[in-house]
Amino acid sequence: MDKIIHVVAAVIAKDGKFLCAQRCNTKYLAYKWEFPGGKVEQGEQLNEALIREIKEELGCSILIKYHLLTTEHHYDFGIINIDAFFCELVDESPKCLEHNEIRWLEAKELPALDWAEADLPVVSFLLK
Ligand SMILES: Nc1nc2c([nH]c(=O)n2[C@H]2C[C@H](O)[C@@H](COP(=O)(O)OP(=O)(O)OP(=O)(O)O)O2)c(=O)[nH]1
Repeated sequence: MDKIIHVVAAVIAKDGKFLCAQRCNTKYLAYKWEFPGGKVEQGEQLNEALIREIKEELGCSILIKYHLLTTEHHYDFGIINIDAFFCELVDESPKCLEHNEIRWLEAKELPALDWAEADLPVVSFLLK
């Protein structure tokens, strides 16, 4: 059976918009859109992992407000389990350090992007 890969993702909100990030030309899910974050390392708490990943990917600090939802998706490369958290920025602006592109979008604009499939429940949640 496939191993479950635990991932944390930040839904960063500012002025009624959400930060969306497009993956680079990666091995898996190239150019798909996602919420920034990444794999939880062994022994790490979810909040620690998310703060670390956001610092690495966007060069900024976040305040984790609350857990939004957990989604699980079976890709051909494995099972991804994502815990998505509603977050706000502390002070600095996010910088596009590891993605192809980052965009601030309103909820109604989200469905037009080509999302990683595991993110579709998060997008639906934000549209409600
Ligand atoms: N960060 C993030 N990853 C997502 C989302 N949706 C989704 O399917 N994923 C997948 C993509 C990756 O396979 C995995 C996240 O791990 P990662 O960002 O560290 O993965 P990666 O492929 O860039 O890095 P790596 O395996 O080379 O270490 O989860 C999402 O919204 N945010």
